[in-house]
Amino acid sequence: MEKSSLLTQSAATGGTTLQAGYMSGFGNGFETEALPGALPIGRNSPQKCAYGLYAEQLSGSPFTAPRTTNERSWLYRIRPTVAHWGQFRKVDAGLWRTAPAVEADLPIGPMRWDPIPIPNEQVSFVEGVRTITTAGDGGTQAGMGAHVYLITRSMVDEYFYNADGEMLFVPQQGDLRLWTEFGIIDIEPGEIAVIPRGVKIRIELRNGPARGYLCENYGGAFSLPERGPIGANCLANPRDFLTPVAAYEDKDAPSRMYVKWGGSIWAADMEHSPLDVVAWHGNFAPYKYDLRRYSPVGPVLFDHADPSIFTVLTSPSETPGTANIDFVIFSDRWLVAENTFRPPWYHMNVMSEFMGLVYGQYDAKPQGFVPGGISLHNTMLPHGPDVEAFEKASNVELKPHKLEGTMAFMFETRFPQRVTAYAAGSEALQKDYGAYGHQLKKHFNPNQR
Ligand SMILES: O=C(O)Cc1cc(O)ccc1O
Ligand SMILES: [Fe+2]
Repeated sequence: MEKSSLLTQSAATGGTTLQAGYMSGFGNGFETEALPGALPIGRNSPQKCAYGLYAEQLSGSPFTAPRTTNERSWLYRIRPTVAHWGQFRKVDAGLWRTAPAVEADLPIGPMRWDPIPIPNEQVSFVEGVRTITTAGDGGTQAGMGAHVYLITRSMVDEYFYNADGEMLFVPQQGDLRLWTEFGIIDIEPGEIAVIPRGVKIRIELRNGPARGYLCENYGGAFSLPERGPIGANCLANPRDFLTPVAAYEDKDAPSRMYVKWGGSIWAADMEHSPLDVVAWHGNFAPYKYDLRRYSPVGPVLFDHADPSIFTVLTSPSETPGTANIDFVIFSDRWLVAENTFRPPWYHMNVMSEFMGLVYGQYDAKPQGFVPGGISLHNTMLPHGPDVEAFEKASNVELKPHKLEGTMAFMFETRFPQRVTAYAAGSEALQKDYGAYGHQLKKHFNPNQR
């Protein structure tokens, strides 16, 4: 296994610049150390750890979970987490909500939003999360929160972890540096990052204000979907997932720790950085993935397949095949199907569909669904291509056609999604979207086949 070759001086005290460095693979048993010999060999808990470090286990699954879903890592750190622990007080959660959040009537109809504007005020990640929908129940570890994040300032001596769920970041504008306990992850629009439940982070801007989507997964950890008859390759390939090598801060400074726990946000003051993990090993760790590496597989002769063929990651529920959340993308691909209406079909779905657009155009909705925007097609509510997409796709010459420069995605959950009061009252809500179906004309003529 690759060992960290990162510089090990503290970013704060040393003046040495830390860089992101990664190990490849999905769910591997990784091991990495930022100081030589920091990782104990052949055991987890030596009587004394090298360099005076503390050993700490972070359990992402029950101890007894089957091997395929068992997740834990061992962290060798300057102070154990309990030593960072201060006097916590509940702070204003802003517009971050957790299921169940019954604030507005469950809408019976499609909903769509323009991009939520990035504010002029200074907002860090913790202050800049705007919940759009919630589904399931955070307390029973089922469902999700679907959010937009807006960031105009980096976190300085501020740290955060989420006990309520793992976090899937989908940047839409602006690059982010995620300083995590496990190392540094840099992401840009077109990439995603997953921060497991309980992993401490600090988020910095890299090139101006940032906006993106955030899926807070209360349920089973995201995993790669089965490929079935597709075989051993294509879709998201494990080697394209990147987990950071160990990097730590040895920093004593007045700091603040925020924790999202039980649907509330808590804060405590402390005197040092908690990103003090010098070495770690295990399979419970953050990762990033470049969505442009996704290799789509689709219909090569006729018909439009179900969108599940484009699943990047799936959060399983206890019912096989019924995902807590599927993260699905609609990225560049060739459309070649003959005698086929090529865009998504009209349909009603027991799963509910939250969609976003990172860049480009989405083929079912060429107008009105813009980068940074959001659409919601809830449980068993009808939807499909708008009139422009229908007319075009019904009449176009069916040559091979490449959809290019596009990246839409869907958080699809088994649970109905509740819209927050914020999203229902937002100026970004498109008031007339619910009526797009009315523009579809009647074409029926019993005398003409
Ligand atoms: O509603 C949508 O746009 C998402 C979607 C895409 C697709 O290709 C098939 C079904 C589906 O729900
Ligand atoms: Fe759909």
